[in-house]
Order: sequence, then C-alpha cells, then structure tokens
Amino acid sequence: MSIRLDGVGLTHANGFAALQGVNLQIEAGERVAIIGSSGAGKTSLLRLLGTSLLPSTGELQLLGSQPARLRGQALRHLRRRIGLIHQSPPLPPRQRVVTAVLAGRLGHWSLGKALLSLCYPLDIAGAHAALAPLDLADKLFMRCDQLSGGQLQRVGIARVLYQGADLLLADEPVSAMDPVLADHTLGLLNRLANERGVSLIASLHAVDLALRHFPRVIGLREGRLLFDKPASDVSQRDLEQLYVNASLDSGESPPPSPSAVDAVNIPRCF
Ligand SMILES: Nc1ncnc2c1ncn2[C@@H]1O[C@H](COP(=O)(O)OP(=O)(O)OP(=O)(O)O)[C@@H](O)[C@H]1O
Repeated sequence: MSIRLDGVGLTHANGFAALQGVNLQIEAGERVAIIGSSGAGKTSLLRLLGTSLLPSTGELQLLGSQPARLRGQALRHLRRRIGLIHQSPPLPPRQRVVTAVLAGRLGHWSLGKALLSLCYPLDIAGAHAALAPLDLADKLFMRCDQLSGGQLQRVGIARVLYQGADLLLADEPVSAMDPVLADHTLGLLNRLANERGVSLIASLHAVDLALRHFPRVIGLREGRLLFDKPASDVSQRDLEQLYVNASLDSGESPPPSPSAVDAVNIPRCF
C-alpha cells in the first residue's frame, strides 16, 4: 500500500515550521533516499511517516489509513506494520542481542508470550537468521553494551527485519559504520527490502550511498521538496542547489564541491 502526502506541513511545538507544503506519493515496494543538509527536515518527515508526529496541515495517507484519524488499537496495528531503524537504536544496554532482535515482534505477540520471550528467548533460530546476513550471528548472546556503535546499528536493522514490517523507515542507518561496512549494509538492506517487496525510506548524509543504492532520491531543503527524481537523473546542479550555503546554516562540513558532487560516478562519502 502506498504513502501519500498532500500539502503536508509540520510545525513543532515551539512554532518552528520543519516541513511545508510537502506533496509526495510513494508506492509499495519503492526504495527512496532522502537527502539534504542538517536541519532540512529529514527526521521530521520520517517521524511523520512513523506516526510519532502528525501533520499540522495537509493530509497523510499511510498504508491505507489516515494516522490522524486512528486511535488505540487501530493505531497500534498500523505501527506494527512500520519498522523504525534508528541512528542510535534504543536498545537496553544489558539486554542480550537475541532478546533485542526478538523484541521486533513483541507487538505481534500476546502479553504472556512477550514476557516469556524477555526472560527466555523463544525463537533463537529466527533471531540467528535475521543477524546472519548482517555478519552478527556470532554476537547472538552478547550484551548490547558490548557492541560497537556500528554493530548496534546492525542489530537495530536485524530487529526490524525480524519484525516483518511492510514499511521500513531508516534515519541515518549507517552513520556509525565505516565506509565499507556502510556500503555493504545499505546494499543488503536494499536487497532484502526488494526481495520482500517492502518499502524502504532512508535519510542519508552520504550522497554517494543514496545515489548508488536507492532508485529514487528526494532532496529536502528548508522543509520543502527541492527535487524528487530517479537517482540516475540527479544532477550536479541539483546537489549544488540542495547544499548551497549548508555549511553556513548548519555549522557542519562544507557542501560537496562541484567536482565531488558528480557522485553518480565517483563513490565518495560526504
Ligand atoms: N521537537 C522539535 N521541536 C522544535 N524544533 C524541532 C524539533 N525537532 C526538530 N526541530 C527543528 O526542525 C528542523 C528540522 O529538523 P530535522 O531533525 O527534521 O532535520 P534533519 O534534516 O533530520 O537534520 P539532521 O540531518 O541534522 O538530522 C530543525 O531546524 C530542527 O531544529
């Protein structure tokens, strides 16, 4: 089922308009990267799609529902279908990796089964199968606080793969990984999403990774869509316009130089 935003705006509680007039349609099974400078609104958009925030204006249709009209069980049911991959996965430090992965299905299980699984992992084979493609099968019984940041991010990915969601939302999913591992992990995430017919929407600062792994790329600037096109059509000019003055706005590293932004051909991390 598709996602549709019609004239969506999002104003945070302090009055800051993080998103304005966003029109967007994403079909089931599409894989989309969101790029843009720091503060452009990428996380705000993902939080809307994850239903932790509601639009201030406009209309959001998500997997056949309007989150703004759902309450209670109907909202919980919708949320079970959405897998969230966090930049820093909120995993309890003392929790075993196997338990953290199995927690992906807590929302699908009865209270009794969920509580039992927290004490004794009920589906060790399932957790192992989710971790294996991420090269973490040998970490099954380690504690989360014994893992590196990149390994924790991959546990978070294994957890949503185990969840079996219809929609995967990833906020900077490989930010803690070295460039080789980030490339491998994004490739894997895209392959698995593709094989399962699951929609994948990820925010990324690494423009080269967005262009290499995602068929469709959205450029967000100051809360508005600057472009929305196939990765192969994203031009150097698009990227220059997206990141112009970004270093002044955010205080972060300067925007990619014109030669460097020819990232379709030059694999580099920005
Ligand atoms: N809860 C909040 N209350 C007020 N303003 C917020 C809140 N969350 C985000 N903002 C503001 O909304 C704007 C967009 O933030 P958002 O986190 O969506 O950007 P982003 O593109 O994900 O940035 P980054 O790449 O740095 O993570 C920023 O100016 C930010 O300060």
